[in-house]
Amino acid sequence: MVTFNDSKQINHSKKSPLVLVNFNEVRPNNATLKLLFERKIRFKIENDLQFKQIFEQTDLDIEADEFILKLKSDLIPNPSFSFVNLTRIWNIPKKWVRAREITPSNAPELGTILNSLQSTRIVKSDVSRKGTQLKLLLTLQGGQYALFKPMRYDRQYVPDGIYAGADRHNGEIVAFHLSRILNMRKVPIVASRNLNVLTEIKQVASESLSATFINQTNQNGSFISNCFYGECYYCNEYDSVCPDAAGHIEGAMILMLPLHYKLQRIRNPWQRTYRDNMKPRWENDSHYCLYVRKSIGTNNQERLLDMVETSIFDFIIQNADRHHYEVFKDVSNSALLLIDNGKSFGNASHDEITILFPLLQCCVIRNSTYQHLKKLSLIKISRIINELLVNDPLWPLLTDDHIVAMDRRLVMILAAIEICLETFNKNNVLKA
Ligand SMILES: Nc1ncnc2c1ncn2[C@@H]1O[C@H](COP(=O)(O)OP(=O)(O)OP(=O)(O)O)[C@@H](O)[C@H]1O
Ligand SMILES: [Mn+2]
Repeated sequence: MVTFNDSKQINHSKKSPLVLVNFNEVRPNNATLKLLFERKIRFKIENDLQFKQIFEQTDLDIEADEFILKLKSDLIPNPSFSFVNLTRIWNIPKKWVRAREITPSNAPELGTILNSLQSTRIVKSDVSRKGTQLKLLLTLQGGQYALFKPMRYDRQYVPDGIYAGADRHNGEIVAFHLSRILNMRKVPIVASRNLNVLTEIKQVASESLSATFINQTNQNGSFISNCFYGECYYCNEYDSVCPDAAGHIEGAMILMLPLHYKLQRIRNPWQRTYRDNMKPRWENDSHYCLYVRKSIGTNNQERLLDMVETSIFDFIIQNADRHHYEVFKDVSNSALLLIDNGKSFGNASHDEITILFPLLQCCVIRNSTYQHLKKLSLIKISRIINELLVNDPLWPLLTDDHIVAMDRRLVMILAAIEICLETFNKNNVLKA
C-alpha cells in the first residue's frame, strides 16, 4: 500500500489497485471518494455505540431552554420603537455589520427590524439585475433597500436534482434563522412577507418592472391577472410568478447590506461543473485540500476554516449551489458571507455528502464550532427551529421531513469530525 496522487494512480498504474485516502483508508481505485465517505459515516453512526450514546443524553435541558429563550427573545419586536422614525430602525443593522458577522449574538432589536421588513410601506419596486434569478429590488419607507425573492414552489415540491430549480424563498428565511442557531451570523437579515401584488408591487413599479406584468391562464383555463417575470438571465414571460386567489404573493424579504460595503466574489474551490460528463478535480482527488491550502496561502487558516464552516451550513440546508463565496471587498479578515441560500431544502430524504467535502477532505474545524455543534445535536435543531418560528407569518416554512433532516445531517457532521479525530492528531483537527 502506497500513498499516491490519485490522478496519477488512476491514469498510469494498472498494477496497484489501492490508494490511500484522507481517512487513512485503502480504497479500490474504482470506488469514489463520495462512496467511501458515505460508508464510513454511516458505519460510525450505526455501529459505534459510544458515538450513539452521545445523542441519548438528556441532562442539557436547562442550558437548552436558556439558549432557545435568548434566540426567541431577540425576535420579539420592541413596542416602544416608533415606526415614525424608520430611519432610526434601519440604521441599527447598518451599525451591526462587522468583518466577521452581519448580526451580533446579542440582538434585542432584531425583532423590530424583522417586523419593519414585514410591515413597512413599499415606496418603489424594481427589477433587480443582480444574479441570474427573478428577484425584486424594493425601496421601503425610510430609504431602506430589500431584495424580494418570490415564492416559486409550494412546500411539498421536490426538485429533481441537488442544484435544480429556482430559489426557494422559504429556504432563505430558514437559513437566516439557522445561521443564528449555528453561531454563523453571516447571513443578511431575512424576513417573511406576504405582498399584495397589485397595491404593493404593481402600483409602485418602475418602468422596467411594469413592462414585465402580464396576464396568464392557469391549468383550469381561468384567467390570472398581475403576473410578472422581471428582468434577469433566467427571466422570461413563460416563467412568470402569479398572485394567489387573494392577490398576494409570499416571499423572502432580504435586507440589503449597507451600500458602502462592496462585495467581492471568490470562486469556490469545491465548485461543481454542473455537467454530468465532467467531474471536478475535488470529487476524486484525496489530496485536494493540500491544493486548496496552497492556493489560498498556507497562512490563511481562517479562510480555510470559513470554507469548512460554510460546507457545514450548506450541508444542513442542502445547498449544493455555493458556486462562489462573497466577502467584503478590501477587508482582509472578512468572513465568507452566507449570501444566497435559496437552493436549499430540495429533497428532505437525501443527504448530499459532496457538499461536506471541505470538512471531509481537510479535517479541520474551529473548536468553538465543534463544541457548539455537539451542544446543538443534544438540543436538536428541529426543536429550536420549531420553537423559534412557530409564530412566523409564513409558518410552516418547511415540511416536518425537512426539519428533522437537519437533525440527521448534524449527526452525520459530528460523525465525520469524530472520524477525523480518530485519524489525525487532535491539534491538527480542532483549531482555536
Ligand atoms: N442582502 C444583500 N445585500 C447586498 N447584496 C446582496 C444581498 N443579497 C444579494 N446580494 C448581491 O446580489 C447578488 C445576487 O443575489 P443572489 O446570489 O441571491 O441571486 P441569484 O440570482 O441566486 O444569483 P446566482 O445566479 O449567481 O446564484 C449576490 O451575489 C450579491 O452580490
Ligand atoms: Mn443563486
